[in-house]
Amino acid sequence: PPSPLLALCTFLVSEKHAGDQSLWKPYLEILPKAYTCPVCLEPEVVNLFPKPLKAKAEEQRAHVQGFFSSSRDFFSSLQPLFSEAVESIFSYSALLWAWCTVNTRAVYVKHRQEQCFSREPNTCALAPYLDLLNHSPHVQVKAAFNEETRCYEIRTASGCRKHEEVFICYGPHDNQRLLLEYGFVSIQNPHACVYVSEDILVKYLPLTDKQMNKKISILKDHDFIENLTFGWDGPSWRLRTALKLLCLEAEEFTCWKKILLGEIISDTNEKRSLVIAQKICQYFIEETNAMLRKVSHMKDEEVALINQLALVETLWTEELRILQASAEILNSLQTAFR
Ligand SMILES: C[S@@+](CC[C@H](N)C(=O)[O-])C[C@H]1O[C@@H](n2cnc3c(N)ncnc32)[C@H](O)[C@@H]1O
Repeated sequence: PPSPLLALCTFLVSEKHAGDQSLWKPYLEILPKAYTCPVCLEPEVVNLFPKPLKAKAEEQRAHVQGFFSSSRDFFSSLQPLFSEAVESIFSYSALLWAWCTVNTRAVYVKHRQEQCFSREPNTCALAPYLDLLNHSPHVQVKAAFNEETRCYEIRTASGCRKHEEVFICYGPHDNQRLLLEYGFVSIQNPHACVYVSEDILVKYLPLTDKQMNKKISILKDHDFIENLTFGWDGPSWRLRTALKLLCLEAEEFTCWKKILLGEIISDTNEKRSLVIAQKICQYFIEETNAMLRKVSHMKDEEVALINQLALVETLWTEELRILQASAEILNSLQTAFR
């Protein structure tokens, strides 16, 4: 049997195909004709993404392609319902549109398992009208299906002035996640951050450190090698902790547990880790400026891609602002040690 997601996508494609005959025509007409999720962007634009996002965007593309290939037999089984060939109705572009519609608009509703579906979680529902609400990271809402009223209810804890747009919050997502899942970037997003990968983490540490491999495996064992970030308020606690551990002198090495518990080992360790954080931050600022120059150049050359490139440009511009804020914070933290 089809998965609940495949059933929903099939419903969208076949109702869209029905055109004027569809009961859902008014809803289908207000849906976007195209999407800006990474799976819909040109590969040369995805190539300009920050590395972690690029990897996730490629995973997303492979996932949707796999979803299409594995659904073909099911689409063929629907042939008796259509006069035209199902291959032309349930094409890759039609399924991609439906997948993006569900991914960017569906709400979470727990349904019971249905015999007619496979055992994948049945938690997506499309809610016309509700799905017109845009995201703001600055509002607080409570949203859920109320079993008593049989209504999906959204209650806001933030005020909204008369005639102003009402926003909801899709979650405390950073900009890379918003772009991956919803195809947009939020300006001055308090949850936005710049990710530091393992190779950059060790880039400015001495190659001569004999304990480096051991330190890296400690970080890995204690789940401190991922989600290391710079944010609006400087390097995250996780990033600072990982750097303090990597900066331990040979004679301090036995103190690594204390570092993971948030203790200060020595002024030298604090100072060294801040210097490395500043170097990493400067490296990112240079890389980000280089990417912004590249995107700007491509905007002149590839006029047809201007909207896609503008999206990437906004992402890098926000990352640059975060890094500049982090660099200032690191400067003031370092002066405390001078
Ligand atoms: C649930 S729909 C919201 C309604 C949407 N504007 C529409 O009717 O197409 C989610 C989509 O709206 C857009 N969106 C939501 N919040 C946004 C924001 N703050 N800035 C830009 N686009 C936003 C994104 O394209 C996202 O995938």
